[in-house]
Amino acid sequence: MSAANTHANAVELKGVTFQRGERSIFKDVDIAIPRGKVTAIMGPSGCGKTTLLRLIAAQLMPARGEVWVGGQNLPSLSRSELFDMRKQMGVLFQSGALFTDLDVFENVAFPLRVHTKLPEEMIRDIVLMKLQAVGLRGAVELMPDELSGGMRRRVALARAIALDPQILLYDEPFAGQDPIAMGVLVRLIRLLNDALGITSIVVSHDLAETASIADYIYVIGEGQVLGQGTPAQLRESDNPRIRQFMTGTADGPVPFHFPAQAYADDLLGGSDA
Ligand SMILES: Nc1ncnc2c1ncn2[C@@H]1O[C@H](COP(=O)(O)OP(=O)(O)OP(=O)(O)O)[C@@H](O)[C@H]1O
Repeated sequence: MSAANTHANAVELKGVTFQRGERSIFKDVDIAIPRGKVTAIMGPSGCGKTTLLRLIAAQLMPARGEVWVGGQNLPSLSRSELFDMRKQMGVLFQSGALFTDLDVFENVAFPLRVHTKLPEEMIRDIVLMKLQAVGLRGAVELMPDELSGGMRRRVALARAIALDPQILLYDEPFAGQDPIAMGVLVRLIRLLNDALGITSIVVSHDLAETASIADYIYVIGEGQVLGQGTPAQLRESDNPRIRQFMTGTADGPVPFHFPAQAYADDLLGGSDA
């Protein structure tokens, strides 16, 4: 591993293998995420996109391989080093709901209270600044159940940037959003990336929205990187798997059906039953 590589890239996976029980999710995967850019991870449902984010966020460890974040190989870090590393990453997971019994202010203040000993006036200023960045300073006193789905996601985003992370991880940020809320989130991701000089990694199914803001896209599937490039390069790709993905065709080299025994056998109760 050369130090020069880790400086150019915010994140690098090298020869990463990850299994769930008997099932291999990644086989010897290499991925490089350039610093300061928006990189999208796309691919069919269940291919391991969320798993990839969790490996980068140090919530999961690979069976083999290296996961370099900010010049450090996560599997080689101690618990306290991992704790420090996680502070450099803002995470907007789909499941990362707001605390329903805390108002907007306290939701955004939460990581500051847990990870810093800043005085109350400074916490207040930071919270208001982060809410201003997502356009919700006026909602500071509201409770989560008084917000729309899109606003809730923006408050979660304000919380994710509270500690000024170097890397922001987004898991399906547009899922379940109406077109207007989706457009707001698309612009916010690009804006925050550029204004804060951070590295953004976006997992999404929404091809058009994601391609409109991504500098670079990885398409993963079958435990590997199926293709990579700028959105324009991927649109021009003659790789049938990439074409199937970019044109949204249901069946092709990537099959519609999850592997199963013959349909007739299943309907007849199995061949040996
Ligand atoms: N906690 C878990 N235990 C066992 N298997 C899991 C677990 N979490 C995920 N998996 C399996 O790992 C594989 C990859 O899951 P992952 O959620 O990373 O896929 P994904 O590409 O993000 O899917 P989607 O696009 O549908 O959200 C799937 O086959 C899933 O069933």
